Amino acid sequence: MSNALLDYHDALATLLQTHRPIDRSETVALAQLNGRLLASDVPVRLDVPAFDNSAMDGYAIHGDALGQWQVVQRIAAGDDAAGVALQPGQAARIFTGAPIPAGTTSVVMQEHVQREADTITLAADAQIQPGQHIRRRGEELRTGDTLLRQGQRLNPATIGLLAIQGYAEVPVVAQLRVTVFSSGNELVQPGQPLQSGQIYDSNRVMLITWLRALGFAVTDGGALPDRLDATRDALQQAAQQADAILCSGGVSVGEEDHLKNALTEVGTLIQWRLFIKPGKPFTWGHISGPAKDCHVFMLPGNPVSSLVTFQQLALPALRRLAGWPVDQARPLQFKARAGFGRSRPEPRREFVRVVLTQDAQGWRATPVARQGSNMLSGVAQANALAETAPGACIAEGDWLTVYPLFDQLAPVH
Ligand SMILES: Nc1nc2c(c(=O)[nH]1)N[C@H]1C(S)=C(S)[C@@H](COP(=O)(O)OP(=O)(O)OC[C@H]3O[C@@H](n4cnc5c(N)ncnc54)[C@H](O)[C@@H]3O)O[C@H]1N2
Ligand code: MOO
Repeated sequence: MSNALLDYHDALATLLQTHRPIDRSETVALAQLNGRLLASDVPVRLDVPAFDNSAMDGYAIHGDALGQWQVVQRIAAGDDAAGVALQPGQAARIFTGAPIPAGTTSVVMQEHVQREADTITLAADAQIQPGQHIRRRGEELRTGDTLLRQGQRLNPATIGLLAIQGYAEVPVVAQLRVTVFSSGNELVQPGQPLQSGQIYDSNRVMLITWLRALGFAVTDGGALPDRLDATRDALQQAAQQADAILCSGGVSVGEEDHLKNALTEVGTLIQWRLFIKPGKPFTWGHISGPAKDCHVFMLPGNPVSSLVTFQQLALPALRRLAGWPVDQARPLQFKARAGFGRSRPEPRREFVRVVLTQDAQGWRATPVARQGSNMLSGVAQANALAETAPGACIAEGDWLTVYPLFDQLAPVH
């Protein structure tokens, strides 16, 4: 373990590099696929279009230069045109998506012809490009090509594409199993009476609801007491089932802070403390089992410290474990102008809770009033974190990197 306070960007790079996708897949039905990651390549198994068909409502004609045709057939979408063949001078009434009969040279839109009885005549101002308005078999997708690649995150469009190919289910990366603990003798669950010195546990429900919204399979591990033996046993037991453990509190330097020692006894502590504000005591490591490693992320107990280190550090690592490519697993970020100045520099890299607003100059980041790492009410007013470099003075209008809060509430898998 290193005792040096790591910079945020070094920590993030290490987390992204050292957390590799789990090697478990499951087959999931079409309607439940949103946000899931494909576990293998999916081939094109039907040409698209599967047959030549009309792109317009109008007439399939034989003989583009004729100017007049006899309508001998009517073919709607869903009809079978296999037995139909147009002779020169003949036409078939046809509709968008309907199969093109043999002998067709072009399709003419119905707006471009006059029809009298069974004769159609091309309008004087209309022209025909040979082969127009025919969607050819296989022009979009060809059987045997790759439809979607392993690792692709599915969205409504790609789920629609799977349906086009008739897939009712596909193999995807299994949901990551995360067990969430809070810790501290002072914690009481909302709904229970508070005794003197106690507070309500906010971190656990915050992290559980967030993880569930992102598509992780979450187990509520409960609140750990401030006791080394109980903490150690709980971590060890959770590690048998879970791919990752996320806990908050008890990672600072006080003698009631047992989480690090518990991890050291049952696993490996990789890093303790980062040079960031808030969230300095952020810790990670792992517990090795016979079949798999369980990755452990320990967030500082102050609610805002927990929230910031979850979004900026633990979540990117969890997304890597869930199969996301490195570049997608990073927190979403862009540039905004500082809507504030700072002449007394903060030594640590800071994630200031801000409101992002848009004006004629673009995005502007203005800090919310309550910046304490214990003050979740400040976050309730904010929609982003603005990063300030260690020791930097800031002038109004400077460019800052900002990270939207809860940026990717779309499921992870
Ligand atoms: N002597 C020092 N003291 C502290 C340092 C330090 O470097 N030297 N670091 C401070 C910083 S920075 C932070 S952040 C906190 C983090 O401490 P822990 O992770 O050990 O967290 P706790 O001591 O257990 O709790 C801190 C604070 O948060 C409250 N808390 C904890 N869990 C929850 C929860 N689930 N829901 C709501 N609130 C929670 C807890 O009651 C404390 O008030 O350490 C500083 N101290
Ligand atoms: O790192 Mo602590 O989160 O400054 O309060």
